[in-house]
Amino acid sequence: MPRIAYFGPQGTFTEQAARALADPREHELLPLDTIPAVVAAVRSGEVAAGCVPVENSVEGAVPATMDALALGEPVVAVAEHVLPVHFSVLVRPGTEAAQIQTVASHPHGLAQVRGWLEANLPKATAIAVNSTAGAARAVHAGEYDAAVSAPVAVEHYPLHELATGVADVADAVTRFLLVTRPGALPAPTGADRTSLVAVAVNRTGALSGLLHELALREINLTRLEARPTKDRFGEYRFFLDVEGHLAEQRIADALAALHRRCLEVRFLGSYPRTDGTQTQVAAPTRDEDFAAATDWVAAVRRGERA
Ligand SMILES: O=C(O)C(=O)C[C@]1(C(=O)O)C=C[C@@H](O)C=C1
Repeated sequence: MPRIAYFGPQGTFTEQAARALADPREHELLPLDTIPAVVAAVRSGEVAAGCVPVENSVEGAVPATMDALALGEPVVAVAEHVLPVHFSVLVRPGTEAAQIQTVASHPHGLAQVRGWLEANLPKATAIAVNSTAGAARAVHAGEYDAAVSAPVAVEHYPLHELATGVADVADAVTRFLLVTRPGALPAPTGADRTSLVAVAVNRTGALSGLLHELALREINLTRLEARPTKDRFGEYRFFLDVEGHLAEQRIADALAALHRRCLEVRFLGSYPRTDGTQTQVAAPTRDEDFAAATDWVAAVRRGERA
């Protein structure tokens, strides 16, 4: 049975996303403790796919995922899942709110309940740990007093819910990716997203030129993030998500232009959007517009048209 690794341990939000993306009759799920470990297991072929968080609507990008996707042997996203995120505060049975001195969670988890912690547990020290479920596991082991965890964590660790439905922003969501080794792309659906990472040449206007290639082809950006290249201070990798699929000519044409223009371009996948938003493509960037233009140039070159 093909295995899907996910950022665990059991009881993370990522496990819920992996369950939504996997077919229970076809896939076995494998929890791994870090995001790099999930991506490494995909690269080595130990698992068929891996599920990792990529961005949260409140706290933004998940840097460990961006670095794991941008560096090392290529992996590509074949699906995404967007999950509403609210938390439960878990304690060992018998713990009273007044006794809580330490509260552990993933840094993104802590950032999403900062206001709640200030209002309800003002004396507690927030401790960043590997994952929200790792926090629950550590509370069970007696390392910390409380964990800010996914609601499902209580099914895996014998803890008590001190509070449920905790979230400073009520409709917060996290987006997850299912990544595999490069292979056949998922079929275009008309509601797709393409992810890529590019290192622009370090000169005036280079980023604007890169974005211009997209604008010229009427490609809508859904996300733009920068991470240091880690080689030289002041040099960045740009992570771009755009509406559309590499199978569409305007996306292929734009990627070819970026490949000519940039020091480095890496394709991170074309995959259906969870929200099903259809990409609006109008003349002059529809596939038929590109095909007609290519035919015309070919005919001019043959001396048949002018
Ligand atoms: O620790 C978890 O439960 C995760 O799945 C990670 C993660 C994240 O990286 O953003 C996922 C969703 C929440 O926003 C908090 C933490």
